[in-house]
Amino acid sequence: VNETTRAGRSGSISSPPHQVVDYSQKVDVNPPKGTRDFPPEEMRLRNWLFQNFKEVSQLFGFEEVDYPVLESEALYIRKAGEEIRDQLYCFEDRGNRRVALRPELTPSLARLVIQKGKSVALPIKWFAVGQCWRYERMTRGRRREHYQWNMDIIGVPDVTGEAELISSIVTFFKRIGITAKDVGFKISSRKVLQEVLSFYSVPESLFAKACIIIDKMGKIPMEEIKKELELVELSNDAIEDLLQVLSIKSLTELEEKLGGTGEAVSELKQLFSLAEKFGYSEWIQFDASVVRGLAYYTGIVFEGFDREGKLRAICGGGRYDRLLSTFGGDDLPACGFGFGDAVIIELLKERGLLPELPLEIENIVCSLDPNLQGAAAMVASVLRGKGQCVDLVLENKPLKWVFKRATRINARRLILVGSAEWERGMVGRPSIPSVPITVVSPQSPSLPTTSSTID
Ligand SMILES: OCc1cccc(Br)n1
Repeated sequence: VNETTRAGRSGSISSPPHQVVDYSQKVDVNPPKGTRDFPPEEMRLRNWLFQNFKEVSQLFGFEEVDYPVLESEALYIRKAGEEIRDQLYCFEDRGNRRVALRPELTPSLARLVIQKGKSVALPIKWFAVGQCWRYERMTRGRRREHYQWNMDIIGVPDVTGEAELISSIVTFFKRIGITAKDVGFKISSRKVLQEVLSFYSVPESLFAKACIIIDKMGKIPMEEIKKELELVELSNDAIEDLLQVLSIKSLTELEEKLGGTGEAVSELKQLFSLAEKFGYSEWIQFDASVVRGLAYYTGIVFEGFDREGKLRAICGGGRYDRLLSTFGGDDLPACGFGFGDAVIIELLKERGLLPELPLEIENIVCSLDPNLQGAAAMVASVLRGKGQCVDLVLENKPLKWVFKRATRINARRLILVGSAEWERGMVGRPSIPSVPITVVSPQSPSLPTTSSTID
């Protein structure tokens, strides 16, 4: 069936790529708005960051997974008024399917867990590092993509799950030089809100919407918050009481307000007790105003923040025990977090903690005679066969150029394959102050694998 027929039957089709490109107009060499290139230096920093994400995840016994960056739009169509829904990067593909660039990874995880069903043993402990997208009006100049590290535990109903996840993030922070003086975690539970709303007989169906509105506290004027809460049928008494509870900053005060028999207080007390055993009490604080902006959280929620208050949330997560059933699966207890790749880099810059990650190539090999390019290739292959990294000079270049390149790539050794030397053995050449030189010849029984300076 061709596109035309489909258009006739089902309305619009996605527009085919432009057939004619006007090459007189220079192509815009910048990446699309809100997106980034990763040239080598930035890529080394990104790899360093992701390597730390992965090593911590594996230290905690998590397995790596990944999902398509393109998912069915249906995974993200939730009716709670989330920002993530308003900014969905969605379109209709050429098969008339509604698809979206994933704005987060958790729904993909839920989809895969349902797909795997009983074939995966519980508890599931999976991690992923994946690019996520949002289509935000560029007037705010914010990015439209970022990479997110996620760790999720499926099948553990106790707050030991959340305690383990927070421990993994603390471990990550410590690895990159961030301390509890730089960063903390605000911790609360949506069950706090639930207990207040149920006291005012607010129907369960409005719970998620109320959470999304409350998450805007501090981002929009309080009067607007109250108006939006009134729109979801909260009485003035309920709103006033809710806002008072949300200002509570201690578990003792929360217990005085809610009583000590509810799940919210008992789970939070258990989490703070576990934090002491894990050894990260100095990193966490109770803060009832934390609700997070995703509709599916059902219990403990937490977010990492910079104590100087200059940056947006560094990471966030919580419990989401009823996400699977929203996709038609059987519910399983679940908790997880998302950790973006941008704010953490801003924080490291602020604290002067960005790592030095220079390009380092062990060897640069160069033939001094065009007829010895093959010999130089042989030398490079032998070294590479020994696991040595080699930059092979591929053209007939003057030595000055070679020395300059050797210095630029931080070569630990410059190997010159010269005709006279190749025939007769080894003679030295003045070494570049910072780059030892080794000259090899066919008589060399085996190429030196340790650098030596020859005068
Ligand atoms: O923080 C939410 C989010 C989702 C996708 C892309 C970007 Br940038 N930010």
